[in-house]
Amino acid sequence: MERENRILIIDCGSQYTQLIARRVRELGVYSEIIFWDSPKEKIAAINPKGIIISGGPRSVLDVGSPVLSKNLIADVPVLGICYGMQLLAQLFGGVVERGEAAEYGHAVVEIEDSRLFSRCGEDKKLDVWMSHWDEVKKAPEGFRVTARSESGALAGFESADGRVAALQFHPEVAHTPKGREILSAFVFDICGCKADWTLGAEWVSREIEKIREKVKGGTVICGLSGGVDSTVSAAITQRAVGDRLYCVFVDHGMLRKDEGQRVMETYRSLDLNVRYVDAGERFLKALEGVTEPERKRKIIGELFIRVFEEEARRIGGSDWLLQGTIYPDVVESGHGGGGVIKSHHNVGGLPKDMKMGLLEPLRDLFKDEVRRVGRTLGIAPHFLGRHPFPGPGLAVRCLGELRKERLDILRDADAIFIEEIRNFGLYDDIWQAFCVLLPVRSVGVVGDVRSYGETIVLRAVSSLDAMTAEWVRLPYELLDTVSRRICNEVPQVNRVTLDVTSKPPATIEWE
Ligand SMILES: Nc1ncnc2c1ncn2[C@@H]1O[C@H](COP(=O)(O)OP(=O)(O)OP(=O)(O)O)[C@@H](O)[C@H]1O
Ligand SMILES: O=c1[nH]c(=O)c2[nH+]cn([C@@H]3O[C@H](COP(=O)(O)O)[C@@H](O)[C@H]3O)c2[nH]1
Ligand SMILES: NC(=O)CC[C@H](N)C(=O)O
Ligand SMILES: [Mg+2]
Repeated sequence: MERENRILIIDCGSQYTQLIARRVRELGVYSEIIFWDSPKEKIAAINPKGIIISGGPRSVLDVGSPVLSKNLIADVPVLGICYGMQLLAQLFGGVVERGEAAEYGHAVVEIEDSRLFSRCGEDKKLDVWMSHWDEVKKAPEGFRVTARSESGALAGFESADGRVAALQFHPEVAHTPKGREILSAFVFDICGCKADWTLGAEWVSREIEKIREKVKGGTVICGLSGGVDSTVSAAITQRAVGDRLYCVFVDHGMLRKDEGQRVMETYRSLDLNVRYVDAGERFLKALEGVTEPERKRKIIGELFIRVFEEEARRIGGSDWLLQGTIYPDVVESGHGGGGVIKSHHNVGGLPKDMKMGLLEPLRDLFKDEVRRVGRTLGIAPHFLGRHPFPGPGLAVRCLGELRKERLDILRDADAIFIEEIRNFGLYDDIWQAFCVLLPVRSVGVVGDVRSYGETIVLRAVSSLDAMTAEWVRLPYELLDTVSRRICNEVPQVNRVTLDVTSKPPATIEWE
């Protein structure tokens, strides 16, 4: 059977699994992630041209750590990375032991001639990035060593025909400068993939056809947030079903300043059929006195669904619910074993007895890919470049009790912060920026008079996929302007502070 032009990534729990998938897709080849313990049939159905086994936090020496059956990788090229390499070593009869010390960060390896390194140039020394403790002490019988670190430790091996290859270091991270060349060699030269994953007009028309076939003559209801994911989902679905798509934009009273109005204007220019539902009072009433973050999220998530259901009834019933679910949502919510950090309202929160079918046209795409589809659909770049905004909105940025007066303070401060970021020309360089209002007051002095005012926190982060984030070193001049303007123009606030925590250990939002 002809294999599909795609790469399967088997996730053994690495922090970088999504990064491997992104790197392969950046080469123009579709890749899909699956957990190591997924049913065999599910893995077989993907029928890929190549498999990459990710790293992972466990040790192959422990009982219960991720394992794979040899059958699964019998007649397809496979690349094991870190834990994946240790697993391959074990599977084919090599020796893995606990190393004396962890090797973490930058390292230099000496490489041998190998198809995997054929695109790396002449230099036999490669800068790479390592993160491991266990070591492969002996490559399996019949395999040859392809890389060693300066200490002599084994850093790569491959089978005689090169179709089973392994690396101790991580080619997927930016700190391995030749990583892209190594992955290209695997994907194109060893697996024989073609670069056909472009998300251009062809992908879009195929997707439109798929939606059409699925929906048939039915009607579709869509929760539109003004964000990138739901807007691109709606735009592509509208091409498929036309005016049988009904969009609902819920104003839950926790939107940013003037957002309701602005979002509706945008949608008019996109020619989408959108109904604005003013549910502010209803949401705030349901949230009265609630301060616990998870309770807030649950209440909001449920009310969202109630509103969608009511709207569906209003149009005489709907056959489909359209959601802007994207790939990271799918991968993260499927992660067995990991504890719940926050309940994201659109993942896993749907009522079990829901009668509508789910339509999720972007569920295979990463955020940057969604933006690319948006461009193909002709959506304006300034819209596609918008910072993400969480469904629960300012509820998770207004700590403590949610009252309209407090939300207004936060709205005003936030609008100033964002306006100044734009004035300084930094909006597109920042992944996400916003203000937080603390449930803490402090003493100040203005015009010789004591004040006892509110505290605003400024938060700006850079990130790739929201899984990890770094705080942005904003210029002092910007911070100074923002702080002055907030205290002058939002009289309830007398203190402005800056959040200088990355994720982990913090998260991006405060609740
Ligand atoms: N105010 C809202 N009204 C209607 N639906 C909403 C609203 N807020 C969120 N949703 C729904 O929840 C989904 C998830 O929100 P999420 O913030 O992850 O995506 P988004 O808003 O489309 O994009 P972005 O990540 O760019 O903000 C949205 O796709 C949308 O269907
Ligand atoms: O649609 C959403 N519904 C939610 O419930 C939600 N919670 C957080 N976020 C956004 O997700 C990214 C990661 O946020 P955290 O680091 O706070 O978990 C950041 O971009 C957050 O803004 C949400 N988006
Ligand atoms: N990053 C990894 O995959 C680490 C693998 C294994 N847990 C080790 O410590 O060696
Ligand atoms: Mg959003």
